[in-house]
Amino acid sequence: MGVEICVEGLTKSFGHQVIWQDVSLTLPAGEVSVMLGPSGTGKSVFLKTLVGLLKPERGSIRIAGTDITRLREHDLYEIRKLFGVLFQDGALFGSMNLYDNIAFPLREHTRKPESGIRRIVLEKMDMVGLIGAEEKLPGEISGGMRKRAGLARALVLDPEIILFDEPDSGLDPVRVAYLNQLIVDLNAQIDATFLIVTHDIASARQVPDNIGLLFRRELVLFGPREQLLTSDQPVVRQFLNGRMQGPIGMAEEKDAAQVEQELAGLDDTAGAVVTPRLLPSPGIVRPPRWESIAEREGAHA
Ligand SMILES: Nc1ncnc2c1ncn2[C@@H]1O[C@H](COP(=O)(O)OP(=O)(O)OP(=O)(O)O)[C@@H](O)[C@H]1O
Repeated sequence: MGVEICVEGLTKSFGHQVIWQDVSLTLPAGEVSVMLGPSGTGKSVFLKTLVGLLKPERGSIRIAGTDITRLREHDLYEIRKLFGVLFQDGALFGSMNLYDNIAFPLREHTRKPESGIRRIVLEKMDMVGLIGAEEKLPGEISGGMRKRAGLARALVLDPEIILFDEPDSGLDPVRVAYLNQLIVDLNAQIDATFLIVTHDIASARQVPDNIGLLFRRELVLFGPREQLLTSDQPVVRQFLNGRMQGPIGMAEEKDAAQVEQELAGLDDTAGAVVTPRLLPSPGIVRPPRWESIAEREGAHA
């Protein structure tokens, strides 16, 4: 059913460079959340901190009741088994075919016989639409297929939480649409807690239950999708509308007077629409939470 992740007062720095500070949010069990933010605001660092690959200076991350920031390496290893991670490029081993890549975590972390491994690998390959591609090498397939292979590998240990680092990067809009549908379908099927880092606003609008935005070392907002999509905060509107006018600059932070001048005369509520939610494909049995989602969607229709 997925587990809740409760982050409180989290701060991460490298030397004197504060990446973000005092970040607090709850990723509800079984729900899909998206984290947005301009480049370099520390979204990938956030994902790595959640899996315990990076240590925060302050704050807590409670997963299934345990604060993982206080765990020793051995106990962290156990907690990490709750996670599946889809890295940007799929992070596949180039010399192994897809079957062996996807079987890898099972061979490393379990003592299952090859017959059991085969059943699981083929089941996950089927879930992501890769049946028939078992013998292919990562270099022989498209970027979209590599992402799906990375996803199948993230699924083999039946994770409670799946982290996606820019799953749509480098894909054409049609492949992104297929991948989004796959993410929504998988979430309905396995009911794990999903966190997706993305720059793709169209995906952020229609896939998640919740959206957060990191900016200037802070979590500006985190909450139900509708809350962010209809927010009138200038940084949120600028990001969602992908425009230059607003607090987000090219590299340097803009000063307040310049931002005020840019925003004067702009209709800052433009585009504050709640796009319909992407639903699981027909035939997929939806977990009970979809009833309340359908109600919420109805209220916004
Ligand atoms: N291991 C590290 N040591 C020092 N600095 C790091 C390390 N990892 C990340 N950083 C710095 O942390 C900042 C945030 O990086 P991160 O990759 O998390 O940003 P991001 O929001 O994911 O960016 P993008 O959207 O471009 O992928 C960057 O300035 C980066 O240089």
